[in-house]
Amino acid sequence: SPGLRQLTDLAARRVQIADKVAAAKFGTPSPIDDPVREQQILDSVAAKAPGLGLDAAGVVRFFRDQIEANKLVQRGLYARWTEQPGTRPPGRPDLGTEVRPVIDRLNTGLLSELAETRDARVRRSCDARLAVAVRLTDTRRGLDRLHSVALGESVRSACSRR
Ligand SMILES: O=C(O)C(=O)C[C@]1(C(=O)O)C=C[C@@H](O)C=C1
Repeated sequence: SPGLRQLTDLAARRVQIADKVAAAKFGTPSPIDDPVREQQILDSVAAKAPGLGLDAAGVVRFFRDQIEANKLVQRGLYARWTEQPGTRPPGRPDLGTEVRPVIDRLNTGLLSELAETRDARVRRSCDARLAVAVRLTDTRRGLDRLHSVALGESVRSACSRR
């Protein structure tokens, strides 16, 4: 289903940008976890949900998974960069001006795709269609195991069945 494919592709881009988030924080005092930023994201998407005809609790659950998947990638990369210093990123992007604005746009896109795919996501076929979309996105984006696992986790609550 093309609808779920778009949603899945945006989720993949969000787990891929975790590379830039990790590069921005690695070797700095900024921790991977930023509960204040997380709450801002969750409050913002919850506030926009009703206007899009979406259940706020479901939207919050979906974005919690997006954030957890992002952290999974960041932690995986930290481990990789610690064990293999040769794989460390060469530069340090600025989180506030270069990385978070991209995440904000991805969040907006994901929210509107949740609205676009509402019907597809309540169908009984959703799990199977989502699995196909995830495999396709994996292949098209050439995700490694870390990012592929994170993508799967990030969309695990996308099928709502209500
Ligand atoms: O913006 C950050 O600092 C991130 O690490 C990204 C992100 C997210 O996925 O949006 C993930 C973990 C943080 O706790 C907050 C937000």
